[in-house]
Amino acid sequence: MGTGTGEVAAFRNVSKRYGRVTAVDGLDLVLRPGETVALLGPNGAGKSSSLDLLLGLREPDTGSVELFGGPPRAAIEAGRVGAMLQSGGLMTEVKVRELVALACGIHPRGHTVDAVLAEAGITEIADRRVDKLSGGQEQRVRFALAVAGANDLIVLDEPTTGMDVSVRQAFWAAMRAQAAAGRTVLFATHYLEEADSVADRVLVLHKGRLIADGTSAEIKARAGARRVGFELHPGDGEADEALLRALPGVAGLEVGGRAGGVRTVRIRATDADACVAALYRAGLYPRGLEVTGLGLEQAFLTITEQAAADEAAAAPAKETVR
Ligand SMILES: Nc1ncnc2c1ncn2[C@@H]1O[C@H](COP(=O)(O)OP(=O)(O)OP(=O)(O)O)[C@@H](O)[C@H]1O
Repeated sequence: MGTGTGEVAAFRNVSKRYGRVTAVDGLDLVLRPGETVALLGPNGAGKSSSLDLLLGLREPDTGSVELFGGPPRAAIEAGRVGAMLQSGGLMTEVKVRELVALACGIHPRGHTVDAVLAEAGITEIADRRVDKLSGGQEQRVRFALAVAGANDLIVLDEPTTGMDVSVRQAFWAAMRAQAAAGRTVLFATHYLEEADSVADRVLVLHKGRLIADGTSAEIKARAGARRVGFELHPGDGEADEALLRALPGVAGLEVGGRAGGVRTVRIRATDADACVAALYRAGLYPRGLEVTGLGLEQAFLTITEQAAADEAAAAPAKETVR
């Protein structure tokens, strides 16, 4: 069901401003069939705005957004897109089954109601009224609505907020099954471990710009950062926090204390080799030295901090231009 070009979605130099705020800034991005894509970014990075643009809920100021080679609205009317957004109340005074039946019915290739109820794990609450559900149950109903249409693209904005651990796992298993069936799943999240374990592609937005795009492993590698951990025992050299922080390549520092005056040091280093060499040069004797790769969360922090620092460095130049 592709478009010939194999493009599910495409942003071409898309920008969106709200007054003085640039929510999306020159976004170029193509999504392909069968990809599971996580959209990450700090608060206000432009994740929800990008999803709104993708779904045709907002128009870009510049550039264009396409779904399946045409305008978003056409793809949505053709029933090719399922979405689970953060906001928007569910219909009240209807039962769960009725709402799911409605969603299955409006899609040309919709699944059967019982299959969707089972997949979303809401068979047991099918006869409950939608406005009498807990937050997590409501999320599962939203999920059911997003998968009811057997859509080619599923868009989810922070889908697992409010779900407990078992529901969350069932949710992601269902999403993986969707992707295995050739559908594209795009989800925005603040849970980096979800992105790490579920997504085969990770996008990082910062102030509306795409600052990283790759597999989780690539993003960790590109962040270039590693964790340097060691202990300093009394007599191992004089090292206060200021000295440690001033070592080359240090992006983050945690110093803890243990009995007997032993200090535990954890450094997030953009250049672990330079950092370790400088430790010895400073006359320190780090014990139990460990250099390990970062998790996605630490990598995410490193690249968003770098982007913020680059921006701060560029800002004075911008001022003088104006
Ligand atoms: N309707 C709006 N009017 C004015 N500004 C808006 C509007 N919607 C979003 N913004 C601004 O655009 C920027 C991007 O917001 P957006 O909601 O897309 O970010 P986000 O990455 O989804 O954030 P969060 O993680 O907090 O949900 C923010 O600075 C936000 O304040």
